[in-house]
Amino acid sequence: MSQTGPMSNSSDDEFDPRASSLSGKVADDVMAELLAMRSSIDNIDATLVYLLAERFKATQRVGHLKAEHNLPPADPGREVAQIARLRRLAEDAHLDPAFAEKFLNFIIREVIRHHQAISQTRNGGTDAAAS
Ligand SMILES: O=C(O)C(=O)C[C@]1(C(=O)O)C=C[C@@H](O)C=C1
Repeated sequence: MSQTGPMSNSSDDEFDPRASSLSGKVADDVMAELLAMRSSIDNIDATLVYLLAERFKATQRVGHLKAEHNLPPADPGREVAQIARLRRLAEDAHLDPAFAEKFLNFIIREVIRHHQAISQTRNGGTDAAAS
């Protein structure tokens, strides 16, 4: 069954929000409660995808700027400041700061890989951006 809410999209037409290995194994009222909770999780996950897509669009522009000006892909000083800020925000939000740090680092490592690919394509990796 396809979704019809504001977050519906052609790319999740095949998604069955009722898919579960628990079907028929738990009481109907428990299943109904679980599905209601999962509907919020589905909206949050969709939002995460859109947020990440926007972030990568922004970092792609940064990658082109850095390659154009022969700047290195990574900026460790910036990362230290970002991670300290994210850890503080996570604490305020009652999110595990260690998880927030791991998550940001995971994204940043991928961004650096993209920056390196842009630099390689544009400059052949023969400048500071390749180091
Ligand atoms: O801000 C930059 O210089 C970026 O390249 C973006 C970004 C990030 O994803 O936030 C990625 C790599 C850098 O080491 C620092 C930050």
